[in-house]
Amino acid sequence: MIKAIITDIEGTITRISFVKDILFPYAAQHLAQFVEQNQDKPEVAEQILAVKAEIAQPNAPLSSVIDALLGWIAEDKKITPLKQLQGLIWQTGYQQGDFTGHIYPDAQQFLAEQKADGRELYVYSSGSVKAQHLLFEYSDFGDIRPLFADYFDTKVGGKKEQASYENILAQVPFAANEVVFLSDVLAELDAAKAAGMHTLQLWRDDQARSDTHPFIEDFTQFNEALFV
Ligand SMILES: CSCCC(=O)C(=O)COP(=O)(O)O
Ligand SMILES: [Mg+2]
Repeated sequence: MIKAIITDIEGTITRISFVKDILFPYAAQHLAQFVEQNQDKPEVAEQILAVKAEIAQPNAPLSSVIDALLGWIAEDKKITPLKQLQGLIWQTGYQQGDFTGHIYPDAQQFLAEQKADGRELYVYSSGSVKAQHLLFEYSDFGDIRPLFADYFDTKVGGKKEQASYENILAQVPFAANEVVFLSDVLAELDAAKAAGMHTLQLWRDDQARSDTHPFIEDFTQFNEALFV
């Protein structure tokens, strides 16, 4: 029996183009100035150090750090210091009303219904927990943060690694077979399945598809019978 749902964001409950065409360009446009102006703030200084470690250049100048970050945005790399900085940068955009967090209407309705039915909802995204909070606080449906019991990002590990799902299971009061993980990305679903979770793929856009996991095209097709 499914008692908890862990959902991915991009491609699952949020349109990919919102992330790729709005959030990522906004971060790229504001990154250099943000890092330069905030480099001494602890939450930014920590990420600068992490970038230098990632590029194995402990004495890299700030310009090299910024170049590395911009390159990672262009390649959609899910590297933790980049994802942490993006969350900090997007805060201004959300607060100024430059954009709102896209949530598919069927996803919003599904999540609200599942919560009302007593299932616990969690989020696991490559976007930082800060970025997740912002997207849900400033969502198209208003502040939907109360739907979720907890949020996980790449601090528990990469989304294509089995150990990350085991780390999440160690932090929630549910057994693996009581949990379903929702994602559009096969490698993430494979990793969650290897950790013992149920899985469900969303076929919304043109991601790689396979019938190795149950799948739906949107949440109006959700049915518990998918998992027996
Ligand atoms: C939390 S909104 C920003 C999403 C993001 O930065 C990202 O990389 C999306 O990854 P996901 O794991 O949600 O597919
Ligand atoms: Mg996704």
